Amino acid sequence: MRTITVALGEKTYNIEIAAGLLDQIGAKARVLSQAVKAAIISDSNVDPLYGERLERSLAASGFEVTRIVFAAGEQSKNLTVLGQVYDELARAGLTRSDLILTLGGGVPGDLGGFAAATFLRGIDFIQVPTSLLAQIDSSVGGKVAIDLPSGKNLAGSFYQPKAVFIDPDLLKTLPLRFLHDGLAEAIKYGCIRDAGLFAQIAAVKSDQELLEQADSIIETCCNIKARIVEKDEFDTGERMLLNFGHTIGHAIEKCCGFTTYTHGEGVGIGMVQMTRQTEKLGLTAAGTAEELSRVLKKFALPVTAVFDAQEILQAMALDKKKSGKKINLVIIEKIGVGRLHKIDWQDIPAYIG
Ligand SMILES: NC(=O)c1ccc[n+]([C@@H]2O[C@H](COP(=O)([O-])OP(=O)(O)OC[C@H]3O[C@@H](n4cnc5c(N)ncnc54)[C@H](O)[C@@H]3O)[C@@H](O)[C@H]2O)c1
Ligand SMILES: O=C(O)C(=O)C[C@@H](O)[C@H](O)[C@H](O)COP(=O)(O)O
Ligand SMILES: [Zn+2]
Repeated sequence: MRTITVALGEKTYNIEIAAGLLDQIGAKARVLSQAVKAAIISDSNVDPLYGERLERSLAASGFEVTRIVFAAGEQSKNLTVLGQVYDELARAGLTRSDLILTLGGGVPGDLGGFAAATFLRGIDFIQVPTSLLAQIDSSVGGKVAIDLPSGKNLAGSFYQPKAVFIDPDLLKTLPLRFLHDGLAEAIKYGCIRDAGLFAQIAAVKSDQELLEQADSIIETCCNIKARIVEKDEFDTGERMLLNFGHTIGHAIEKCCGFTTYTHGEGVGIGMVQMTRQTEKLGLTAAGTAEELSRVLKKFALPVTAVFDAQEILQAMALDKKKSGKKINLVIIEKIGVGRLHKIDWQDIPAYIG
């Protein structure tokens, strides 16, 4: 068992990482919560795999369990599905002292976490991430949200979980596309903060080896994110570094109607495109974009996409790193060194190519 603490005063919580952890969550949740009822929010792929095991573990610790399931995929991360989840929480009779557990990837984690942040004006929740992306990124740090037709994560909150329980064994059923999708976010951490992590991923020779190194990659990424969130919980400065590749990546996801590219795929395209441009602007060491592109392609991640520049610009205009007529862009000086670069919005075309 590895434990990483996210120290945020009264909101301090632990990230626990251990194989076989899923069956211990009921007892661990009971230490954290005297709730009578517990609602598991999951999706149509993950619930059939792990929902019953988690329910059994919770029931054995005295929770009255409800399971709420929505259709898997980014296209469920919206107001309609959120409304359906609210209705099911109400029908289950959850009260403010009860508990929500999000079981799944970043979509149940974000949507279910936002439901926890807003149902009855907020009830406790626990993240049980099951995709690599969720285990290394979305389950940590308290960003919860849904997408709007206008763009990514445009309705949401900062709402910290009571705990994050990570069982790397659950990655064994994750489709390869989403194992690679999550790796894009790990490569992001390497780009902005940890050249050693980037080199570790670059040296991985197979998907089997990737799964064997998952524990170490998860622990490294969660540590990086925990330290950044402790310094800037509400994303006003250093935490924006975690958004490297997202200004373009989110716009790509939105322009595709949240289909075509997964989140990690969009982020990978965004990281390469931004770095290609900042190399041209002399802000990034020559060859960095090529090195980044090589590693992404090694894991079948796309590095380019064809889009109408005006459409992308319009989608980027809702980036939450914008402030008035300026925007904070995340660039990398070289692998391992991320920097915030505040520019006038009118100058943005030079950064997207
Ligand atoms: N809140 C944050 O800090 C944060 C950080 C990064 C990404 N995100 C968000 O996370 C979302 C992407 O997350 P994701 O890539 O996990 O998407 P996802 O939740 O859609 O999961 C990807 C796919 O894998 C399936 N799946 C998940 N775990 C599985 C398992 N163990 N076995 C079999 N199938 C499994 C899901 O059903 C889905 O089909 C995006 O909406 C993104 O905006 C949020
Ligand atoms: O936790 C953060 O901060 C991040 O930026 C992590 C990102 O990987 C994640 O995609 C996040 O949801 C994007 O945040 P947003 O504020 O751009 O919606
Ligand atoms: Zn992301």
